[in-house]
Amino acid sequence: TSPCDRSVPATAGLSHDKWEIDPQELMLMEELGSGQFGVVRRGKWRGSIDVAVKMMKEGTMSEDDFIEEAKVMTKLQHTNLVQLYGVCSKNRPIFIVTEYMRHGSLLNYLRRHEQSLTSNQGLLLDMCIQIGKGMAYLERHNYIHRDLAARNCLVGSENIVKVADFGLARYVLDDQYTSSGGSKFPIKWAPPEVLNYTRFSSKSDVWAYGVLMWEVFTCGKMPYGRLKNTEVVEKVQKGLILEKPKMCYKEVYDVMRKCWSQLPETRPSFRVLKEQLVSIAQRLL
Ligand SMILES: CNC(=O)Nc1cc(-c2cccc(-n3cnc4cc(C(C)(C)C)ccc4c3=O)c2C)cn(C)c1=O
Repeated sequence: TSPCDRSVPATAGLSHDKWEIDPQELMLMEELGSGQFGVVRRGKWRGSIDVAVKMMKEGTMSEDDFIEEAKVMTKLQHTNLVQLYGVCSKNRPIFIVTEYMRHGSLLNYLRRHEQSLTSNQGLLLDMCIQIGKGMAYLERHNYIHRDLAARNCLVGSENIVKVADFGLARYVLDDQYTSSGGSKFPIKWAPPEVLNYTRFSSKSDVWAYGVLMWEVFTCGKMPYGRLKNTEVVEKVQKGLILEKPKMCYKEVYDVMRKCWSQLPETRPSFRVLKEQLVSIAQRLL
């Protein structure tokens, strides 16, 4: 092109989309399980970096919207957030490449280690604090998770816990998951304003965080036990809240209860929650 040719900007093609990963730099290994979007496999990126690769099953996700959002998500970086490294979006199925967490989901970890964890309230409180830090970071960036729960947190080495799949709920195409009447909607982690108007906010994440704290201090029990979703909706709207877990300090339960205020504006922010839990940990441990 001649220098005065204005049709093609001089930088065209030079801007490597840093969120785009070359699939040839990935080596896929064992299957880790399958989630809302299909199979997830362990892998190596550029020969040495441990990654998890979500291989998006066709029709499970609104892919173009997600690929646009991926540019924002790769910028969200915090020790307590599972890092999105990038996407392989040039062919189908698209791959979502994230950091790898060697101990898998927090829910399974709590259930598998119940014996050793029941006597270790300090560790349980520390897990809640770590998640609180990750969520306070998302709150600062006006980023809503929409499906915070122990099943959506992951455990790494040295008892590191991180929040995973934040914001992905917006791209799920399965309306059994997205509509509050659907069989896969996370009713037991949803506050009244989400049950009634699907009004998500950082304060609805705070409600879910309270339920997540209850999951941690019960080592992975199912909230509201065997109650059906319809019964939970009725009781939550009447103000019923989860009972104090047996091995949970009263001060910690008081923090959970604040997360379950009926009105979103009376719930504490993650910034305040994190400070309250850290000061309890310093006093009690
Ligand atoms: C032994 N180590 C490991 O197994 N490590 C890991 C397992 C998984 C893994 C494996 C299978 C399925 C899922 N999974 C589960 N729930 C999901 C829920 C959603 C929403 C939208 C419903 C929230 C989206 C995606 C998923 C999803 O991919 C995950 C996170 C991901 N990562 C990063 C690991 O380090």
